Amino acid sequence: MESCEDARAASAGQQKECVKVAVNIRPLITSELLMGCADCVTVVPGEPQVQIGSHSFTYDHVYGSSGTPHSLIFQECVAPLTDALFNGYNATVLAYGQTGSGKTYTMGTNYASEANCGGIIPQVMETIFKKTEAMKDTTEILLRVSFIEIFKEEVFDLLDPHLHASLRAEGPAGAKPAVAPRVPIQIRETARSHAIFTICLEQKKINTCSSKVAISDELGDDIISAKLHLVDLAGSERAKRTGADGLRLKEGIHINRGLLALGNVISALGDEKKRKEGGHIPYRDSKLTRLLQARESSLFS
Ligand SMILES: Nc1ncnc2c1ncn2[C@@H]1O[C@H](COP(=O)(O)OP(=O)(O)OP(=O)(O)O)[C@@H](O)[C@H]1O
Repeated sequence: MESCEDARAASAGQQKECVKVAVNIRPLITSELLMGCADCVTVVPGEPQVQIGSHSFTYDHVYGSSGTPHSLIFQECVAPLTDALFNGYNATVLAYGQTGSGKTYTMGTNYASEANCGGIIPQVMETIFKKTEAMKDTTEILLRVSFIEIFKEEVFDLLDPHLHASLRAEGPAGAKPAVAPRVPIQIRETARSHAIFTICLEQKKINTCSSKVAISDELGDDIISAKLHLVDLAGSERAKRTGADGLRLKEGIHINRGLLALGNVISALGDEKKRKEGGHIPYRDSKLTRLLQARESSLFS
């Protein structure tokens, strides 16, 4: 998982890195245990470091595999970004990893009920609702969310009930009934897609003083506005390695193109010299990077 924490850095004035990387090691699932799989990654006690054979890798945070518990991911990595959103800072959290590595579980992208509220997205929303409730007497708040899926370089609005109704209504022969049935929105359409959940927060202080003239200069009419993107990327494995063919291979090619473009944009933005010189940032190479750019993520602005 990568989180762009320039927001926290700016508000705390302490941390210089604008990109932080946290690794989340999920436990083996039943099917893996039945196949006799065993853990191959060990966490160095007390360090954000993992070992695979003789290789060591150090990150900003490591969760799971008896190191720091998974439950602290939100608190340590994402809660500061949620706080910063209220101070007007943009941020992006990217969940990146192989298919089945736990991205959807960690992000909570497949949230279906209160029973499954340990994921990042439900926790972010819960925190935002608590904060807005506490501020409601002093601040006008406009909260908007969007949830977009990119599948084979096509963009779908996951919060559009009509899209889901028509997808469900289409039978095997593709015949649509005259009236589309109402169906609950299912958050995740396909396993091999990127999903971007974006929260836009706008705040304006309410002038509660009866002497409006006296206070207007102090408060101004300023609207603080910021965005937080929570991105569940598609599985990162290379199509070559999966042995996929046909449709699956095509999906894999699109996914790899999106992830490659994302990597290239991050590298270009991380190159300070290039950025200062106004060098080319290849946003246009994929829908994923274009959407994140258009949405003014701190990662891409
Ligand atoms: N921290 C965890 N604890 C227990 N089970 C987990 C954990 N993380 C993931 N799992 C389980 O592992 C399996 C794969 O997880 P998940 O679907 O989130 O992977 P993914 O990386 O999103 O895969 P894909 O790329 O196909 O979307 C699921 O059965 C999920 O319930």
